[in-house]
Amino acid sequence: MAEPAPQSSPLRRRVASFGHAFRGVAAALRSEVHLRFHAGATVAAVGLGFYLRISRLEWALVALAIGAVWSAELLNTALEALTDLVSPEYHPLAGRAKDVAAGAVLVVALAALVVGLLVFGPPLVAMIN
Ligand SMILES: Nc1ncnc2c1ncn2[C@@H]1O[C@H](COP(=O)(O)OP(=O)(O)OP(=O)(O)O)[C@@H](O)[C@H]1O
Repeated sequence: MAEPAPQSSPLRRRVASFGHAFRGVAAALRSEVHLRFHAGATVAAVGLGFYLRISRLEWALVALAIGAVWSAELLNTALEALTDLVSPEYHPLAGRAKDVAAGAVLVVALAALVVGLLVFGPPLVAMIN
């Protein structure tokens, strides 16, 4: 763990923490194809939300769904990195840890899909008919 410089103020340390977090998201975006897919899906969902003029409550659901998927994928990426550090060789527990973490992403991605279908489905169907 990085030790803060003795003379650094609490505010500086908070700003540095944000910097580390953004660096983490940027690094994960560079290394993970799935995250780049989520970035595309996020842009599409937000664009569709503006286009279809969804309600405030629908925006809240879409925002929660997007945040949950990103959060799960970032935690999965962190866990993969830690697993590779701790167990670079094959180990059944390492495999289970990665599979369970991937399962967490799958569960939240399916929930986000349901939100997307419920929010965007009806107005899109109405437009086609
Ligand atoms: N050290 C290991 N020991 C045992 N099984 C492993 C190990 N590393 C990976 N696996 C198995 O291989 C699968 C794929 O692992 P990998 O690290 O390639 O992740 P991934 O599916 O490519 O994830 P992502 O595409 O998000 O990077 C894991 O879910 C796990 O079942």
